[in-house]
Amino acid sequence: MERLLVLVRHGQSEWNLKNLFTGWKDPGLTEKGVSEAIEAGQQLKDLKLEFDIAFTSNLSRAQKTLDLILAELGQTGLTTIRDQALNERDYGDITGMNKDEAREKFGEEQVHIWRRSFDVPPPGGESLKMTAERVLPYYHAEILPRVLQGNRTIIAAHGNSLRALIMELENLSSEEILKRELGTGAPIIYRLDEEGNVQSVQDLAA
Ligand SMILES: O=C(O)[C@H](O)COP(=O)(O)O
Repeated sequence: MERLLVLVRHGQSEWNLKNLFTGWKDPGLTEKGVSEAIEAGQQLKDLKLEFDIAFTSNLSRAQKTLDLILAELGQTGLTTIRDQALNERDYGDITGMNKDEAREKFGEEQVHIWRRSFDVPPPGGESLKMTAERVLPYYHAEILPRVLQGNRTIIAAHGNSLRALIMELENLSSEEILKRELGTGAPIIYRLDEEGNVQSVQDLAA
């Protein structure tokens, strides 16, 4: 039985392009983001992958990325479950702020801590740890059981919600995961064993 799990970060968004902290705000994809999503779909098609179910967040950049991928695969209309548990980390009070201006205002080190420490949240927002505390229970309750039943699964989500998942899947320490940057629109293909452990991983960005 195939136990396939594909993760993909959304293509470039309008706010990625403007270098703004995005979090739970809902900007659309740029033209480049649309092409990245289409290319991700083509890559999966070249590998002859097909899916039985899809998961995405409540945010349109991830939903649109998924739609474009499914269209490339000829799988428009695939059963898709949307849940805010898969949303990007909430950036709290710095949402909408330019990342360079934030560095000028709060200092390079502080901004780096907010973006890449494991358990220090930005003011009013979520740390990666807090993000993991909502992503992982959802993964174990809703996603993993379906993968283990043989449903070939794709998740289109966000840099930090996927980081939380990858940390668990690849058994990475909190230091290791923070160094892991996820390319926009770059699928990562996992095959799991019957207990949900990763048997193989193929990162199409690598
Ligand atoms: O929400 C955002 O601004 C980005 O999608 C991810 O931000 P990061 O690169 O600071 O983790």
